[in-house]
Amino acid sequence: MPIPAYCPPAPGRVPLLGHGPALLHRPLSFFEATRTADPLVRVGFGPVNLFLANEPALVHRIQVDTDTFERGRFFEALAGNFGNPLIAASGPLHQHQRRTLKPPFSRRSVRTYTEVIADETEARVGGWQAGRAVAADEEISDLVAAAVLRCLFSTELSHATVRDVRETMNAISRRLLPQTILPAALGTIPTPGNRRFIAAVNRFHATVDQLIRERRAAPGQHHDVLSALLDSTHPETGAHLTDVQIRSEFLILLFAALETTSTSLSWAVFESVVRPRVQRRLQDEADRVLGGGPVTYDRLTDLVFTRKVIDETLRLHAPMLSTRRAKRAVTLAGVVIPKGAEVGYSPRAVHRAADLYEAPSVFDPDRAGPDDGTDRPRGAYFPFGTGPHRCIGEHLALTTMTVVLASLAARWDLRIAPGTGRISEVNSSLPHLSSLPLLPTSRV
Ligand code: HEM
Repeated sequence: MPIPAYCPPAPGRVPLLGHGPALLHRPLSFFEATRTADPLVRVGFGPVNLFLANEPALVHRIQVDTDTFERGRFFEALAGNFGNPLIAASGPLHQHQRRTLKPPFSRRSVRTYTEVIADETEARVGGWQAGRAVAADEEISDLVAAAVLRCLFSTELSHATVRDVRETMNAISRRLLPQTILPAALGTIPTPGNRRFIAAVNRFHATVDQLIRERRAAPGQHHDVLSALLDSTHPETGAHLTDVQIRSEFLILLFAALETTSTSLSWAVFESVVRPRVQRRLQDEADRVLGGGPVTYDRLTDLVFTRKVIDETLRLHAPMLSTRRAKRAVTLAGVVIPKGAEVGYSPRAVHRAADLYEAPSVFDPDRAGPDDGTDRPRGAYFPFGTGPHRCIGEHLALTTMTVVLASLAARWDLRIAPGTGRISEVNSSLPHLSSLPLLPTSRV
């Protein structure tokens, strides 16, 4: 019988506190440093002992092998914020809900959303004034939220409510990593921060409850997520979902959609704006493909360079951590992982690995992309995950990002607003920009 291999600790461990201080104080560099030459490293923080996979083949297996791995602590912490929706479950409950939700995310549905996304983009960026600085990250977040609410929930909310909704989502996201590490009771202590947070979540629930009530009262002819949820039944009881259950599914979908899409889009804009040559190529492509018209679904495939900018953005700016839990004892790279142990991988670390990518920290939209036939192994690039939990909103996200980026390129010449201080990368489960003040100059 082979002797089980030793699993070395990740760099940055200190006596007694383990990796906690590194994780809390410098998570970005911590996660990047976890990708050592070892296929698997151990990370210990608070009560959690996490086995982190470095080898792409292991990263891939953890995502696809649902007989061995289920949703773990990280996702449970997230789902707990939303009342544990079915889509966040594991096994048959998850599969049932995924099937229920599939139609409004299909390519056919996304085709019909393209006009809505182009419309919301125009409503926002068409209102910018030449020579007047805009907080582009906020504008992008608002327009993504408005577009997603219209596409998936056929809902048009006021600007103020849309902003409230997405700010609450941001607050949940900011709390996610500490929440996973620290005892849950800390979140209920009535500090001003916790009180503000709870009030925002309650406001948010009230908004969604109102939407559900209105739709029940006047169902109409919608083929959106809200209709799919109202028609769906619980896989175990066969009963229709209650309003509270629908709210829970609604909220997690909105969360999954907003923060990811708007953060990635802000990065894509930033990366192109600070590289005039990249911006110029985006503009040339937008001029050639769109010819002064709006972005339509059929034109998306011709926006080849725009898509390369997006693919490269998703490589460079990936989430810090994704985890699962071992349902049974399993051996990975010779290491025996006990049943119940947390297992994970850092998309950020893998996407920036020097043995997988040349000059990995450089933003290079011309590097070989996922479909360009490289010899990169499976599990080296997975911006939307893979396996049964692969992002259900992938096509919608890519469509939204392409429409917005191309529309911006067609209309505006952008640069960082003069006088802006340092723009930095902020720690979060999905790291984001500290700000994005841009100065637009008209191109049309
Ligand atoms: C750039 C934007 C996006 C990125 C980078 C992204 C990334 C991901 C990733 C990596 C996963 C897999 C997580 C795992 O394996 O643990 C995932 C799952 C998921 N995403 Fe996205 N996502 C994006 C946009 C969206 C949008 C627009 C929606 C729409 C609601 C969405 C809904 C979901 C849902 C529901 C899941 C869970 C799927 C399941 O477990 O079956 N995402 N996403």
